[in-house]
Amino acid sequence: MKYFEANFDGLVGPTHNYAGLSVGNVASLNNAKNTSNPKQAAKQGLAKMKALADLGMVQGVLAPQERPDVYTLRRLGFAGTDAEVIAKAAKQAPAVLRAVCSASSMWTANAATISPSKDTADGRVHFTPANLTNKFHRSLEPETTGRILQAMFSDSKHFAHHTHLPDNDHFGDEGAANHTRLCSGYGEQGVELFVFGRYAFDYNKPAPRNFPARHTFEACEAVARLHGLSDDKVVYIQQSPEVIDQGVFHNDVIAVGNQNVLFYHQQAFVDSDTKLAEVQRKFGDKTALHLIEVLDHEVSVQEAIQTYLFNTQVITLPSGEMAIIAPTECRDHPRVSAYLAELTGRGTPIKYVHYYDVKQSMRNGGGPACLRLRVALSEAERQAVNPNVLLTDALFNRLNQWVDTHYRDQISEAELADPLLLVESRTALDELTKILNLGSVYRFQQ
Ligand SMILES: NCCC[C@H](NC(=O)CCC(=O)O)C(=O)O
Repeated sequence: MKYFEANFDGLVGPTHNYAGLSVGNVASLNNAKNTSNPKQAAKQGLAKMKALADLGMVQGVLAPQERPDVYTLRRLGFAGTDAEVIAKAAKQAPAVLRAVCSASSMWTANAATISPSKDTADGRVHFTPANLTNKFHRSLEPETTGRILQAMFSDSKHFAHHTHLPDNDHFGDEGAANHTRLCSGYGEQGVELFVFGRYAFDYNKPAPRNFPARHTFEACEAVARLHGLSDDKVVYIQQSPEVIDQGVFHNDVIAVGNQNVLFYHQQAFVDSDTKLAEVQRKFGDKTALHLIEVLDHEVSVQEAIQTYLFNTQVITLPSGEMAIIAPTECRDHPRVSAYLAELTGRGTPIKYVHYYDVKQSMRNGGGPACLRLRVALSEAERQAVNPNVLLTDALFNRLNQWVDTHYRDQISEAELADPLLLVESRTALDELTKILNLGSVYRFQQ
């Protein structure tokens, strides 16, 4: 049976904007209150999806969420018609309105954690939506994420869906952005690396001081239990509190892995040597694992944050060779582009680098890797995926037209209070659920 990895990219939603909502995420704060371009953002994302499909990858689309989230505003005491609810929130609680308008579900690396069927006790692919408790605007995502994932992977013979973990910082879960699977082939049992920022129930352990550690050890253990992973194929690694304090808010800003390659910065992990020895031991076949460590003097943590060198996708091409999918920020940085050029000639499986412009997303701290959720599948499992969410030339063209019809080409803070934005969003999403054959996944449709 053939196995491969599919990438499901977040389609950028119609309210994409820069609201400075993510303390600890340097780009989000630096671009607060800038004017965004939702149409361009969605098209940049679609262009990256198309490029991967053209490289021979299985590429899917994950639908955005309904924003502004007027249900949350009602829960917070704003009443009246939808337009009145938005107007009152804009006047009394503009920061809350900005949060419920965020298109942050585009970063689907945070949508869920996925364990492929080769790793799980019952032989099914397991999905747990991330609760994203640490940021209010992101904590609004998991229920709808769960519904969308179920509409895409509905066959319970192959797919098992869990409820997101309890909505509390103790079980803060940021999904696949902090999860890496290493394996000798997609059809082999892999080693799942769960990276966390702090221990929730033990204050004596190290933790960052300035910026939040969003993801806890206890959340990692819970997901591994839910997915039925075996202890000898799981490694829990703490992310260095010092790098979190410098702005590395997710592990995928400082490390990325694929198959037998782990590409990471020297400062990424606590007890790096011990933990990587455990990874090596659990991986088994010692000679096959490539641990590519980037040293401080090659690329500093600050340069990694500026360019998103590690927020790259490392993909296995149909030829078996690997390519790095990097943002143009890496190409435009002399030291980082020189590093990547040298890396492709070093005798590791990584042979190519391809650069894509995803600046609209980058300005909110989301690079190519943040925009995609990885799901390793067998051919039989792929046959069970909702076919309408898999990218073809026809779907790519249809989605570009859909964006042209429904999206604005700019949104500034004042426009978030425009009641028409909700109407436009709902009209767009209603049509999208038909294009992607998702059924009624949004509350306004129920
Ligand atoms: N994996 C990348 C996630 C980026 C995301 N940014 C944001 O939500 C910024 C939104 C804003 O500031 O408008 C975050 O920090 O979780």
